[in-house]
Amino acid sequence: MKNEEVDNIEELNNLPVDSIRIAPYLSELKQKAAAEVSVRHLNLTETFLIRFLQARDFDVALALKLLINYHKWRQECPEITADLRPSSVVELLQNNYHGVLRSGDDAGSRVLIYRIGQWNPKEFTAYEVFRVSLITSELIVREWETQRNGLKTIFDLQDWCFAHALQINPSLAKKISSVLTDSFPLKVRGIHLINEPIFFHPVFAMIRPFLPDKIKQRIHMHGSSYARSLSNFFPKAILPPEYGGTGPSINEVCHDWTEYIMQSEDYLHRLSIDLGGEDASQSSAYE
Ligand SMILES: Cc1c(C)c2c(c(C)c1O)CC[C@@](C)(CCC[C@H](C)CCC[C@H](C)CCCC(C)C)O2
Repeated sequence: MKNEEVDNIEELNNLPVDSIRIAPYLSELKQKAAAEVSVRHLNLTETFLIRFLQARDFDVALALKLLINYHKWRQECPEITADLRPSSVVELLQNNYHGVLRSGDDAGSRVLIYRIGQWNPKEFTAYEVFRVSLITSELIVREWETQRNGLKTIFDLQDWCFAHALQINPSLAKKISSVLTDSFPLKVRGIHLINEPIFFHPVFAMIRPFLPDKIKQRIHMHGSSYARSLSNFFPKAILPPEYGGTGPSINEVCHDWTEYIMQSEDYLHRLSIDLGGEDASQSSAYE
């Protein structure tokens, strides 16, 4: 089945998860995935498969490609993916490196904030820092609203220094670009860089060539006078005061999200086992 057959993709995207109209797409994807050597051992539940359909607007061929890439990416990056339990990055989280805003933006996208200045590169490698993003992605991809409306990321690059730059080698740059492009079932709707120093430009130049135009167009550099320009993209009511808004403080946001991540430890552990290529018949992390 091709998605052109459906008069309105928007309509399909907005159907409830158990809608009868989604069923034929799901069963086609299930059948095709079961015939793919690289992914057929995975626990291909409907809750799991539907993420890939949503991320590719119900184009089954593209959804299958995304599923295969998702699995391949994981296999290729065990330093990041082998164990998603947050205990290995808890100090980073407690240092308020990362938070997710309580409310989505006007388009219903989830809004994630990362604060590079809270990452001490002597204590944590870029792989561990990457793991934080993967943990959050695996948690929010379960949300129906987020599957539909994607995510937007704010990177605060205040205090970006040479020691950070040294951690981003070409191989990591490639991993960043593939996870943004075609290896994770989330729609990336915006990437906002603030406080980016000159120091950061060579790093961005390493990532940029791998990105498709669609993603490049969604990257915005705000510099140090970001407060006004950020509010052109996000409602002030949801942004923390540190970022020009009137919402809860960044420390509160990070604290709450850290708590949520820590509570999800069991889920994340089971997920690592299920996706690690072992026999999935006994586990059911996606249920
Ligand atoms: C599913 C998903 C993942 C997994 C993800 C991101 C997004 C938007 C996703 O949708 C963005 C962040 C990233 C790529 C992890 C980045 C980890 C590195 C170590 C941070 C260092 C700082 C970067 C040099 C800053 C610029 C990056 C942007 C150009 C993306 O992880």
